[in-house]
Amino acid sequence: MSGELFPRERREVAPGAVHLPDWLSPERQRELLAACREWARPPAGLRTVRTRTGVMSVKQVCLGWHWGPVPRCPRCGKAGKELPAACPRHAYPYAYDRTVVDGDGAPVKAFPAWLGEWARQAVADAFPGEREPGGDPFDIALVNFYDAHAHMGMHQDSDERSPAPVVSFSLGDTCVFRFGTPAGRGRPWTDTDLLSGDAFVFGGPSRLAYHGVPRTRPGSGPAELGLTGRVNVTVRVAGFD
Ligand SMILES: O=C(O)CCC(=O)C(=O)O
Ligand SMILES: [Fe+2]
Repeated sequence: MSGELFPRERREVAPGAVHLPDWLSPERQRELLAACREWARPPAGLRTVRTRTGVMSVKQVCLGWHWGPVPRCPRCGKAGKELPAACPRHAYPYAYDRTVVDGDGAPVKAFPAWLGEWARQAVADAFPGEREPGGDPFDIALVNFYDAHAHMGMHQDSDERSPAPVVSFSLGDTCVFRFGTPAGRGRPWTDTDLLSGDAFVFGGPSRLAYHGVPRTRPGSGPAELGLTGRVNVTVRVAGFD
């Protein structure tokens, strides 16, 4: 970005958590945004996510596997609204499915191979000199749309079974990305501004670190991208059988 007082450089924010500023070229940003706009269309398009505690201010669409609150415990079959108290052993409040169980019920949209390839390249750039881990390829993306008032509370990305890193791509308005530790949602944490085109990779000892987006900076995105608000795409490996 022009007007920076100091150049933004690759930074390891926590062990295994790396910020890669300007990782997506303007062309890739346009390409990803155009794809997000297509993915947002129904069926299996953009939806409001109802959590156990309320409604998320961020609107979301999923690719590959659909993430959302479980209507029933996958093991004991108890209804979601009774969870977790009714089923302390089996209660996962959220899980992945192949259909939009908390929306229009349509099959989840396909995860595109090119997005997995971008994520693989970002991991290689985040950890230069390290041998590329084997294992399953990237197969999930959660696409989040933030308007000027949207935010995301501190949480872990813990519904995947693979230990592979999560890769996040940001478009549009800058946000404050809060990155903590796996120990709990409180301090210590580091706040990083994520700008349009930035990637952020978290794996290894930070794979289950709590993180969130306390706020965006409305109107701060690059005018030429033509996006009002912010879009974030997190790319993940499911690791399901
Ligand atoms: O919007 C972001 O930068 C973070 C998104 C996130 O944490 C998630 O989708 O789980
Ligand atoms: Fe997350």
